[in-house]
Amino acid sequence: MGRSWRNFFRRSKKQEEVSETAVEAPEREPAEPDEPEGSANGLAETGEVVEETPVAEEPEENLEAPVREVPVRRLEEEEPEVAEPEPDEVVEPEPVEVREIDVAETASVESASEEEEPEEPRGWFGRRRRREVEDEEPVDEPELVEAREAEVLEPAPVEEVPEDEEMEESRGWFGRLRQGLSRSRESFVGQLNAAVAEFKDAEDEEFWERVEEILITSDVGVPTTAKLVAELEQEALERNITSGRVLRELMIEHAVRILDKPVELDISHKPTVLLMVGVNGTGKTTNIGKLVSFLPGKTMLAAGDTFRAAAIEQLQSWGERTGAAVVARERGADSAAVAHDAVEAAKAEGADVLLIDTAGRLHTKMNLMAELDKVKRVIERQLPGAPHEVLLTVDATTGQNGLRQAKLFHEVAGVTGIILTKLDGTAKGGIALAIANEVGVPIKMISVGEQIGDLHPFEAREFAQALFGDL
Ligand SMILES: Nc1nc2c(ncn2[C@@H]2O[C@H](COP(=O)(O)OP(=O)(O)OP(=O)(O)O)[C@@H](O)[C@H]2O)c(=O)[nH]1
Repeated sequence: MGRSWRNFFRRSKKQEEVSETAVEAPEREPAEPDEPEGSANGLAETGEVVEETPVAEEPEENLEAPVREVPVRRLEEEEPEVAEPEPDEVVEPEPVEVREIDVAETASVESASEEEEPEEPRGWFGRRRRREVEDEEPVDEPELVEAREAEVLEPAPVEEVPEDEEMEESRGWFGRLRQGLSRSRESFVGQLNAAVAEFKDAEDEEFWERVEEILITSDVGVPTTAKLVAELEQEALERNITSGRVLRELMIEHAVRILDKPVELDISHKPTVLLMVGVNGTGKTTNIGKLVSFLPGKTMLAAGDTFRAAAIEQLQSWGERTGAAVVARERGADSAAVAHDAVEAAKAEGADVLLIDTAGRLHTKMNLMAELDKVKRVIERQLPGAPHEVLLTVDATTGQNGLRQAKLFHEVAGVTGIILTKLDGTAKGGIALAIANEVGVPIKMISVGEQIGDLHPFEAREFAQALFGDL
């Protein structure tokens, strides 16, 4: 059952022939595990909108910071031939033609897109649905600021991943997944259980209303709840279902339909460039570290989040653990310049995969767009077709706010896959359905803890069963 790392990576024929490297487990013995300085749980447990932290520096200033090499690269003793970026192309900020949009405005942009309704539900549900939408709270501002810095200095301790058969790995993972989703199961699945136990008749309006309420309050969100319940109700009516057991199975099937999207990670290029984006504190750096442990071939990391020195150190620490070379510059350097160095180094060193970290603490949509645009342009110029994937980390504990972040990042950066993190710290597992339905980007990986083995390829059926399994 489930998807393993082995069938998660889409590789070229040549790579498959050559690579018999361990895909299921970290390739090298990890270094001594470090204790994480701050618990993720400080962040995860709040589940609240994070207060905007005062910024120490303007991102624009960072873009103009003089670019210098610093002795943090671990590639070669001798300097690799990394061409300095053209001053006018990389170091200078590009003139931004987009007019200034503040977060409040961004929120209204997003709320406009949220107004795109799914197909109008029919009957009583449609009426109720329209009432709900009218009563809905105004949309919050999207959360672009970072979480508390002090919490994220060190990666999580390393844990061995089972190296055995895929089946065993998959069974082990399913247990972990179920455990990780236990808070979500206990809250909304418990309520759904109680409701389904009373189900007798698909024409019972109160029953559907109850299901709808449970899903909406579990962060599945209004549009996705509307779609799910309307489809379920329709099928239950058509098939004249009167059994709670059959309805449970149907519920899982309909959830799978929403969640099921192509999730393979394309690493068939040489080098493949993966751009990692997301708001700080969502688990971006930690999950880059975990992902490196599973990637076959030679991997390289780029510390493109230059805003905070600790973010660079954190990535270097992951590099040491996994044996991946790290390309970095000093704090405050232009992240596009780091990306430039990294692509050059990856080509020169014959790396198979390059993962580029980015900062996510930009306070306006315009800043975010300008920075990510620039990084992508620099990468594309050096390696046409790259970046090959743009992966966004979304913290599940932030619920609907995470959904808004996903829409915004997709709009500005063309996200190709989502890594949904911290599912273990929340009862908001239903957010996966909202993201899959509303953002239009596949959830490619999920993380249910701080250990390496807590990151796993996403598989719709497995997830739906782990989430609704107690139904
Ligand atoms: N419980 C739990 N914690 C996680 C998970 N993924 C990451 N974390 C923790 O979340 C915290 C923040 O992760 P980071 O990787 O530092 O976040 P970031 O997005 O890179 O943020 P910056 O370092 O500020 O750039 C760390 O303590 C991680 O160990 C998860 O799936 N579950």
